[in-house]
Amino acid sequence: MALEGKTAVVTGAAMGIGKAMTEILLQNGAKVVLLDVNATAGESLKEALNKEYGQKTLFLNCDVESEEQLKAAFQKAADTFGRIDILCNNAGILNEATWEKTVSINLMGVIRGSYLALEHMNKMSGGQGGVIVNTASMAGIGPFLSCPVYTATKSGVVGFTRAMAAASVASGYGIRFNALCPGFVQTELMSNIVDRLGRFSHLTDATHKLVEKMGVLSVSEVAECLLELVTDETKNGEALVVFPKGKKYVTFSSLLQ
Ligand SMILES: NC(=O)C1=CN([C@@H]2O[C@H](COP(=O)(O)OP(=O)(O)OC[C@H]3O[C@@H](n4cnc5c(N)ncnc54)[C@H](O)[C@@H]3O)[C@@H](O)[C@H]2O)C=CC1
Ligand SMILES: CC/C=C\C[C@H](O)C(=O)/C=C/C=C/C=C\C=C\[C@@H](O)C/C=C\CCC(=O)O
Repeated sequence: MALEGKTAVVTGAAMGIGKAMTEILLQNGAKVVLLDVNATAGESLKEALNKEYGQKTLFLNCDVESEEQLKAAFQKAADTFGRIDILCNNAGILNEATWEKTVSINLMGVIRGSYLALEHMNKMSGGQGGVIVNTASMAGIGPFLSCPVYTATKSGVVGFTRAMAAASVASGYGIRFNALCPGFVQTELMSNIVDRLGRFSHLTDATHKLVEKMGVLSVSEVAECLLELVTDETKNGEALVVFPKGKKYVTFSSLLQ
């Protein structure tokens, strides 16, 4: 998929991985609608990006926990730029103490966003098709001992994404679905780990040891992998694991073979 003339929606776009995703999509010619609950960061990023790339971004204050706000944001995106071709369901938190909120944002937010995007992108209802990339995590592939609920949400994102990819092919939606599974990335989400582990805070040292063992990625390394999943039209139903020593597409064994 060439990105010139295409419109992307990125959730959690104001900071961290979402900000890097926004920048690489703009660098490659797309228009980008930034959705985030952090209005201050989102507005200032939009201003900076519009100065650098021309009027090719829109920021909307939007909480992915709210069906109403997401629905309005997608409609505003389509009204402003005429189409939605790419969705990056990236917004997420890590907090085992507020685990219901973690589920609501990380998993339910991805489902909400995917289903709302279908209304705009689905070829069976007048859309042009496109691609949806859901930000999971390495924790979606292997168990993260100090974050069982976070692990559950990210495992759910991987499973949902793979099932939607199959449903899309069978239904003729014309939309590819892929999961992006980074290892540890240097962002705000990794700060104050002990405060994020809730009942598992006694596993803070074990978590730090895991970070040391696996190393830490930069946001731009993750954004490069997003670009691959968006532009390579052969990619559908994939889970791409990214860590400092490299990246790999996960192979899932089929129970039917
Ligand atoms: N930092 C890491 O080590 C890794 C992060 N991830 C995932 O990457 C995604 C982005 O995380 P980071 O950039 O690291 O975190 P971050 O905390 O730096 O950025 C997250 C962004 O999402 C926004 N956000 C939070 N809740 C929201 C909501 N309800 N609605 C809309 N926006 C909301 C925040 O305001 C922030 O701008 C998350 O899904 C996270 O689980 C995956 C693997 C590794
Ligand atoms: C403090 C938490 C910060 C960030 C959370 C973030 O989402 C993250 O990167 C979490 C990673 C957790 C990894 C946990 C365990 C790893 C499990 C292993 O099974 C490795 C899994 C896949 C590696 C691919 C492979 O080579 O098999």
